[in-house]
Amino acid sequence: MSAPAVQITGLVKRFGGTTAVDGLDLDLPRGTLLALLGPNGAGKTTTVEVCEGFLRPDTGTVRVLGLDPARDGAALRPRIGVMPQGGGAYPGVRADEMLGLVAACAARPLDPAWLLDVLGLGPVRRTPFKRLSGGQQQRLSLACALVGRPELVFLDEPTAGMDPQARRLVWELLGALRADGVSVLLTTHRMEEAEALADTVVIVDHGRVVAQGSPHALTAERAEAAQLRFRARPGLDIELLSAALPEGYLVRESSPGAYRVEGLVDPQVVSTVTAWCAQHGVLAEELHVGRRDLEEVFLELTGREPRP
Ligand SMILES: Nc1ncnc2c1ncn2[C@@H]1O[C@H](COP(=O)(O)OP(=O)(O)OP(=O)(O)O)[C@@H](O)[C@H]1O
Repeated sequence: MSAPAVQITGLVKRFGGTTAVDGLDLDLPRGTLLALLGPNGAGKTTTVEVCEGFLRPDTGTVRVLGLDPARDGAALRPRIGVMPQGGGAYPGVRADEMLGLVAACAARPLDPAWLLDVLGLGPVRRTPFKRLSGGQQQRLSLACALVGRPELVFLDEPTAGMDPQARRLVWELLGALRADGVSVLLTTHRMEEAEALADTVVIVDHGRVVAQGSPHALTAERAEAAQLRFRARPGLDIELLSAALPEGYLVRESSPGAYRVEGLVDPQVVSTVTAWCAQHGVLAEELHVGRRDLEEVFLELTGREPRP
């Protein structure tokens, strides 16, 4: 059997006094898509850059397509695609020239014109890089990562800054790649992206893996921890609502107008919440009792405090 697309064991990477990656283990089976999630500064980009061969591990073992990226870069480069965070190019180069240059380095490239069209960049193919919008630059950077028909692609926040239409295009393309047997390791801050695309989600914090599994398995764990969620006008007095519930229950406004009741959901709790809303003239919309979503699992594991 061929080696996993990526296999990381005990990876440690320090920058001076900062330990960016602190004993991380990860396996990406061939032909699957793995989403690396984590708060800012968790060590995602550092991990990806070690896999790409841009950084050397302090300790630990990293194998990419069975090879050591620090030693076997020349053999690996034609087989992997890389989309770094923020992309980058010569500012004056036109979109089609840039993709053409990258394609010229590959043995069996995809047709660059076709790829530009698939990514919705046909109309701006003659536009210089610096005049493309941020989302268009991102898409061009993705095209560059894919044009050489890589076996494995590393995508660092591939849809950051893209509008919903472009994001859907990219999701479709990534789904098609995966169906074609390409292995994908992506980092993202978008939980819905991970839920929609990933076979495996790995959540890292402080350079270590804190949870991993399929999106379904991660959200189904502790199934007894079903949640009551509803939407209503923003700024409800959640302390008052929490006080109406039995001790230990807590209501949070996770984003303006989106409320979550934390604590075991039973019929009495649902009734208390809806009665409280009725008493206060609040229309509770989209009332939902069900599994926690990936964002809630992520916040439970990594905390709710913003990172520097
Ligand atoms: N070249 C570097 N020199 C010094 N410190 C660095 C360097 N690169 C990363 N770090 C530090 O290592 C830690 C991990 O950074 P990394 O970029 O890997 O995190 P991340 O999970 O990708 O974050 P984000 O979600 O913000 O992109 C951070 O504390 C960061 O400041």
